[in-house]
Amino acid sequence: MTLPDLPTLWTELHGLIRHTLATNDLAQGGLLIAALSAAAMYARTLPGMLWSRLKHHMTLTLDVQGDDAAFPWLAAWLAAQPVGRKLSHLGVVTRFNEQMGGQNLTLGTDRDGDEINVRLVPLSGQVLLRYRGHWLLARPERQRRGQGEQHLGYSHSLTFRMLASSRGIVPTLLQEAYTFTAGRADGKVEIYVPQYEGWRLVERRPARALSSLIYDTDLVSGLHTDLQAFFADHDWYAGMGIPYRRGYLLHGPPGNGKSSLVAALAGAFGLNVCVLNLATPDLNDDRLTSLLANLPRRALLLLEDIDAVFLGREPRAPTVKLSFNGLLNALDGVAAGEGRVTFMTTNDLAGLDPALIRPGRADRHLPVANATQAQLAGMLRRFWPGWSVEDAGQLAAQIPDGVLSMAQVQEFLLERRADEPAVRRDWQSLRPRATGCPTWINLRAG
Ligand SMILES: Nc1ncnc2c1ncn2[C@@H]1O[C@H](COP(=O)(O)OP(=O)(O)OP(=O)(O)O)[C@@H](O)[C@H]1O
Repeated sequence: MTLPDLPTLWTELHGLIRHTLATNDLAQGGLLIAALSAAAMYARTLPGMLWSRLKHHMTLTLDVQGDDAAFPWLAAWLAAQPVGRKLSHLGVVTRFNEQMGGQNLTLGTDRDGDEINVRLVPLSGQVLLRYRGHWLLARPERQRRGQGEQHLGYSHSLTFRMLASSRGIVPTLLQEAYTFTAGRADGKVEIYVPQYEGWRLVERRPARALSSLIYDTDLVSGLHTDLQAFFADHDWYAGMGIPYRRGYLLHGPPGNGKSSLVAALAGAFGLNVCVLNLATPDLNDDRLTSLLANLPRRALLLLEDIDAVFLGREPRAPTVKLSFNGLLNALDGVAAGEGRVTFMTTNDLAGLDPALIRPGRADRHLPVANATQAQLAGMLRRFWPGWSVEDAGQLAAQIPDGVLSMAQVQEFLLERRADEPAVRRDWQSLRPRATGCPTWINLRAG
């Protein structure tokens, strides 16, 4: 038997279908229902399709995650808009920074007469506002992090959807939000801490005057001059092919102003500070590399207590995920950023591996020791500016050099700030803390 060719087969099939449809009512009905269902389905999806086409061509969406530097600018800008106050899902925060925006409430004053403030900040919801002739739908959102029982706090995001076909509106909005917060940031130092692979703003504090830190060496002026030269030397570094980075190691007993000095220097140069403690949980080689690659612009990096994680090259605890080589690579890596200034602090210089603090990583090693008598006198006169140099000097001379931390003296004076006679009366009772100063014990024993 020979098989029919394709055109013949199609003609026969076509004829059969036509015949069936013409003579069979059931087939006619079935076809009609199928056609109608297809049309209904299409009609149902039509509005959705049209809407998504319209959205695609007529709207712009701007998404900002909470850990991005632009988030606080936009959040503060939104909170300051009249409609921003209409967001009805609010959070109460008592620890806030100015950039958070939101409505401030003063509840009263505490024992010291300082105001107790809380702030209401929008957490979620959506508002429609008019911005430069465009409609803008703003939606703050808060998502719970962690699964099931595991609760790792919340992450925040902000979405702006706008009816605009041109992208020109986005840079304008960003610029406005930035200027809005930067204008208010004048004279403040922003403190960032790690969050995932990036940095989270935790505080904006007034810049501390360098002159409020009391040393009897040229530590402050020396550092200021060195940094000034570094910031002016970009082309020189480039010409020499030397990585444009500067590192400082501040070492000495706790409480003598290492961290305060870094914050004050940041303020003096209009910079911010990113504080990283190497003992941060879950810090591994990859995360450290990302953190250094993602440093916010114009920020000093402060690596606090670098002795806390490694003794020499060995991890101090089995839980440490960072490797010593990973740390060195992150500090040196190309991703670690040009123009970076790093301050490392430690209370235990002897416990550090020389590789970590060699020039290139820590170009200058600066001791920040316990208080000398000159510093003690300086501190006394800062609290009691009316005291003569001789008066303060006499009191200071009762305590040997290098036995008290400046933090301890500050605490002592703070407790007696309304009771000047108590300072003279109790001065002799000032003793170093048990763990603090072996020197004192030696001196007394001698
Ligand atoms: N040289 C100083 N002049 C004025 N105040 C000081 C000085 N040193 C420390 N203080 C005060 O002591 C407090 C603690 O200082 P800071 O935290 O900067 O010390 P630190 O050396 O970084 O301590 P740690 O090693 O524990 O981190 C601050 O409130 C600061 O005002």
